[in-house]
Amino acid sequence: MRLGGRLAGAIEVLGDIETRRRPVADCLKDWGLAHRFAGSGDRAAIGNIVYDALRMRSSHAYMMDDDSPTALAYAVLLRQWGYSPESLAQALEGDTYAPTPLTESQTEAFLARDLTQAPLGVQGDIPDWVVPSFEAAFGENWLTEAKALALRPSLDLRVNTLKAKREKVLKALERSNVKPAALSSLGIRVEAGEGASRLPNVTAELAFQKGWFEVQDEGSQLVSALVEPSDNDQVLDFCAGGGGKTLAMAAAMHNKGQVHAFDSDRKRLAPIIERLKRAGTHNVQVHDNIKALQALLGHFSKVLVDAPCTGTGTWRRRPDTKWRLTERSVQERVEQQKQALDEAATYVRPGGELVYVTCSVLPEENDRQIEAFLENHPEFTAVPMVDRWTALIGDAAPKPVSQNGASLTLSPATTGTDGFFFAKLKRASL
Ligand SMILES: C[S@@+](CC[C@H](N)C(=O)[O-])C[C@H]1O[C@@H](n2cnc3c(N)ncnc32)[C@H](O)[C@@H]1O
Repeated sequence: MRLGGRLAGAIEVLGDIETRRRPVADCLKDWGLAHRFAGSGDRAAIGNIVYDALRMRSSHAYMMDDDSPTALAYAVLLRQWGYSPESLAQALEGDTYAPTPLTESQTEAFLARDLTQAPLGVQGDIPDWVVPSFEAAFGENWLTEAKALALRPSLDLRVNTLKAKREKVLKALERSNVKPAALSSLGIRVEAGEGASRLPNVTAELAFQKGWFEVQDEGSQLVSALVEPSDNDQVLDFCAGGGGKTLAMAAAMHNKGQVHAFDSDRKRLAPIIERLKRAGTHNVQVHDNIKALQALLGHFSKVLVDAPCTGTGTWRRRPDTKWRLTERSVQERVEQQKQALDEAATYVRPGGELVYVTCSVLPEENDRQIEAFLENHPEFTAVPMVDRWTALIGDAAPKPVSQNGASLTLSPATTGTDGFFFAKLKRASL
């Protein structure tokens, strides 16, 4: 396919996302099934246009004075892929599959408009009503933080030290443009490409089948490391989901001690079994029944609550969720988090630690949540994490944002990772 066909495909998918309000991945898959002649390069290019359009939907719409799928897709090529109106017109000339050309008013708007004159939410590509939360989280840097959440993310891998060293995995993936990650000692990074370029399909590699690595954002690797699970620990991963952090902690414990993985949603937990097998993990017990787990109340030296959240820290990867977020859904998540924290706290033994993590950057889900918890649970106190960060990750590493010296907020702008919140609370000894 030439550029015109790809652009038309992306416009079709963007229209589908808008009208049927379905996840991006599902719409792209449907498009692929209905257009089997499209090659893998075409699908990747269409996916890139769609994701780029959604990441910057608000500023694209402002610059084109039009928020239609056609205007958004054109804006991607003009603002992100390096085309000018002239070079774009040339590239599309004679292409019978190209969409309707840019209108005069779209071209005029694009050439005349100045984004610095737009409302700040539009400049940062976040919903207006979220701006106060970003200001509360990041102070005067909030706009830089918001903009960084609208860029393409890297592809990050975590080396499974139960099976391989980082050097060995780097070698096995040589042709995929891999490099050691900057902060996680187990991390490997493939930088985000530009334009139509594709990220490598690393899960098709033999090294992946052999369990040498997992796909895991560097931020997720770092928060797992900050739990500091040791070989003697009894750890409970109370919101284990598909087991990303369970696997990281189990490997950090050298297959010793014990990790108990629980999730209230059986379906989310299901993939963990296969992943544990591939990773060669022997120190994990999986629970899908809270009744059985209740025999272990007050038993654990470390309890991790990787809480359900709005996922604002992952907006680079799931940009459609940015525009679907509502004040009500934030409130719902806050309630679920409170419930999970209260329940999980009962499993921490005296002198043990409760770790709270979200992949959101909103203070309502983070520092505010922890403040409310500490008020209701005087037996817990916050552990100062800023110095632990420096001790574990290194002096030279960029520092995450910390409102109070205790909690940490990782983000694309500061740590070059997805957005994550981390707080550690110690339960008083008897
Ligand atoms: C952010 S996800 C976990 C991701 C996972 N830890 C990982 O690293 O891949 C949050 C999980 O919390 C679970 N959850 C929500 N409320 C819960 C509760 N009260 N008790 C246990 N799990 C809960 C959800 O089913 C969801 O799988």
